[in-house]
Amino acid sequence: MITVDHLTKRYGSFTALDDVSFEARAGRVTGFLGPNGAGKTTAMRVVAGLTPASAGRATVLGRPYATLPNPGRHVGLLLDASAQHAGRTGREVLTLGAILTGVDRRRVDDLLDLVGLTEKEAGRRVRNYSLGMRQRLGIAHALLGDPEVLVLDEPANGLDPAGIRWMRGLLRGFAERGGTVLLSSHLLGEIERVADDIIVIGHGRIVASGTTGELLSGSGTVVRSGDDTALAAALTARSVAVTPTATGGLLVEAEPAEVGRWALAAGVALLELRSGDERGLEEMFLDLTAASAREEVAA
Ligand SMILES: Nc1ncnc2c1ncn2[C@@H]1O[C@H](COP(=O)(O)OP(=O)(O)OP(=O)(O)O)[C@@H](O)[C@H]1O
Repeated sequence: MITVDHLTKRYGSFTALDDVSFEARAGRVTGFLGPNGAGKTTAMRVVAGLTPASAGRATVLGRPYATLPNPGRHVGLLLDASAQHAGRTGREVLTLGAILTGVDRRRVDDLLDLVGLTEKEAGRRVRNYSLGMRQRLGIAHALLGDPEVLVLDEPANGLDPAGIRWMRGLLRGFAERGGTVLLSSHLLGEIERVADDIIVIGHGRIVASGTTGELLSGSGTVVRSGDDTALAAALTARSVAVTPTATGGLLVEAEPAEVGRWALAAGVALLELRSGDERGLEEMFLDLTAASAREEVAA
C-alpha cells in the first residue's frame, strides 16, 4: 500500500505537485497517467524518499520509505532505467544488488531468466544495452528483494510489443499474489490494459481517479454539430456542463437523447452524437496533453 497525502512539491516559484493525494492498494495495479511534465516522476521520487516534499507526505506500507528497514526487501524501484552503472555487466549489477539487500546470489539467475536476459546479454556491459534491455534489467533489479510493493516509472519505454505484453503479465501476476504496483505512463492505451485503478495527473494536480472500469465507462455525451458555439451556449443556458474537446466537438454532462432534444430545440444540426464511454477519458487526456503541448510551444 502506498499513500500520498496532500503532497506539494515546489521548485523555487514553480509548483510541480499541488496538493496531490492518492492511494495505491495491495493486490492491485495502479496506473499513474499523465502527459510529459505532469509530475509523475516527481511524485514517485517523493514516494521513494529521493526528493523531499515541500508539504504533505508519502508513506509506503504505512511509513515513510526512508524509515523502512532494508527498503529493498519491501519496495522495488525502477525510476530511471539508464541510472545503472554503465561499466558493469547486467549480471554484476544484479549480484551487487543482491549483496547490498542481503539476498541469496542464486536469485540473480532466476531473475535474469524471468526478465528474458540471456547468459550472453547478462555478460555484456550495461553501456551496450538497448533501452529495452535496460528496462528488463531495471525490472529484475526492482524484484531482487522479493518486495511487496513495486514503483515503476515508465517501465514500458523502449520495450517492443512482445516485451510490453510480457511486462503486463508480470505486473498482473505480482498484484494477483497480493503485491502493490504503482506504474506511470504517458500512454492511456498502455495503462488501461494493465491497471485496476487509474490516477490521472496534469500540471501537478490530480484531475481524475477511480477504477479503470469506472473511468473508461465514463459518462456524458460527445457531440459535434454545425455550430458548437451556439450549441454550447444553449446547453450552458440549461445549466448543463459543457467542455470543448481537443479533438473538436463538445463533451456534455447529459445523456445523448437529452442532448439531441436540446440541440433540436436550439435549431442546431448535429454531425455526431454518442455516449462518452471510453472516449471520455481519452478526450480528457488529449485535452491535458494538448494544453501541455501548447505551453511548451509558447515557452
Ligand atoms: N529538479 C527540478 N528542478 C526544477 N524543476 C523540476 C525538477 N524536477 C522536475 N521539475 C519540473 O517539474 C515538472 C514535473 O516533472 P516530472 O518529471 O515529475 O514530470 P513527468 O510527469 O514525470 O513527465 P515525463 O512523462 O516527461 O517524464 C516539470 O515541469 C519539470 O520540468
